[in-house]
Amino acid sequence: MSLLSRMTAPAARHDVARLVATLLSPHQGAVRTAAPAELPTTAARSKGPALPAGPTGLGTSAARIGRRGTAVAGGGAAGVPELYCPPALRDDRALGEEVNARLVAWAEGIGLYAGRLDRVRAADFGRLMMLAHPDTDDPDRLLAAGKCALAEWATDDYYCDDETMGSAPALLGAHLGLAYAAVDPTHPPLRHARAVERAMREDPVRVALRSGFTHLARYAEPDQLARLHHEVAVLFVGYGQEGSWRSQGRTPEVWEYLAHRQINSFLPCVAMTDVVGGYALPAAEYGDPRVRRAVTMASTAATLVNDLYSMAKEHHSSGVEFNLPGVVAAEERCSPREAVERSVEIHDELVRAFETEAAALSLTGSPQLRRFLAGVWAWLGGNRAWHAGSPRYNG
Ligand SMILES: CC(C)=CCC/C(C)=C(\C)COP(=O)(O)OP(=O)(O)O
Repeated sequence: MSLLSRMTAPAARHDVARLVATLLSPHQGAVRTAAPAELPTTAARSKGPALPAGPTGLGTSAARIGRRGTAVAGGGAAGVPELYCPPALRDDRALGEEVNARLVAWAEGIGLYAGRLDRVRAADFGRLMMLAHPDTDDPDRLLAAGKCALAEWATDDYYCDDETMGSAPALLGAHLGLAYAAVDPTHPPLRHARAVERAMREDPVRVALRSGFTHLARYAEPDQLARLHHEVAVLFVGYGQEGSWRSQGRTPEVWEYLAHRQINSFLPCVAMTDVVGGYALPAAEYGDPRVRRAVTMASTAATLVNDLYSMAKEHHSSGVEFNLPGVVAAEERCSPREAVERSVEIHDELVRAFETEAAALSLTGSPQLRRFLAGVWAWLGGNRAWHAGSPRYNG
């Protein structure tokens, strides 16, 4: 069979034609100001294969989107203007509380954030998982994802940017190297195995990373796990980059900071969307450069939401803090208010680009890709809603 005869183009359908017409037509009047709750082209369609809204099969009906709770808008912390971002798809407070209680109990059990657990409890990372992953209401899957996220946050706090937790620029590289070994186990010759094991157990961040990823591995296929290892390695490169600026006392340019926020980002969390949802996006689609472009734009935007909402907290911190408005203000010599407005524009541009490109990709990709991109859109909504309400940023 020739290569040409094996290549199959998807048959043109009405929805493809509609999308092409939408993309080609100039915006009629103003650009839409409120982001839709569901990513265009991924909502249930009247024709074509239906996209399951959650795990399918016997006993899984409880895990469908919208079964419990209601959609929630982001709300707004003082000083953060309206963002182009979908609303959270559900707000199941009881589920969030359950996941948060289990997460804090886990952290306590392994000695993570010892003496500061009240702040961890109040930040309510369980609620973040509940809001960001509306296509499951299995508390254990949400807990596994929450452990990984909290462990990644702890890596940042303990090693990178919180001197009161022991961070020191000179130690950063050594710490991150061992932290990565806690995620993707190192395999030393036998005579060194005990020393490695001791090192993995003696530091709460390493214990947390190892425990979190071991838990997640129950739900992830090997290629999904390899994908997450890659995203964590990239995250740690970003931590190192920030450490370098900090030790040099240098403020990056805006373009450089944005490239940084793509890697020092929520991507390791966003990339778990299918694992948490109970399906597997094929590796070839996750790695497709068009998918990667869309997903990284979304995760950068989600991370800029963090920059905007954490400004007040960072303003009161004693150390050097980086965020987009600060970098914009330094480069453009503008007021803090103007820098915030400019940062919002950058955020919104990324979200709109994701919306358009993901909608197009959804039409030609697999059902799993369609569901994954819809999940990323939902993640954006949950992330913004959490930042708008968490005492971590609104205290
Ligand atoms: C959960 C996860 C993958 C985190 C990685 C990146 C990270 C620590 C953030 C996006 C948060 O940034 P920041 O250091 O500014 O954190 P806070 O504002 O202190 O929450």
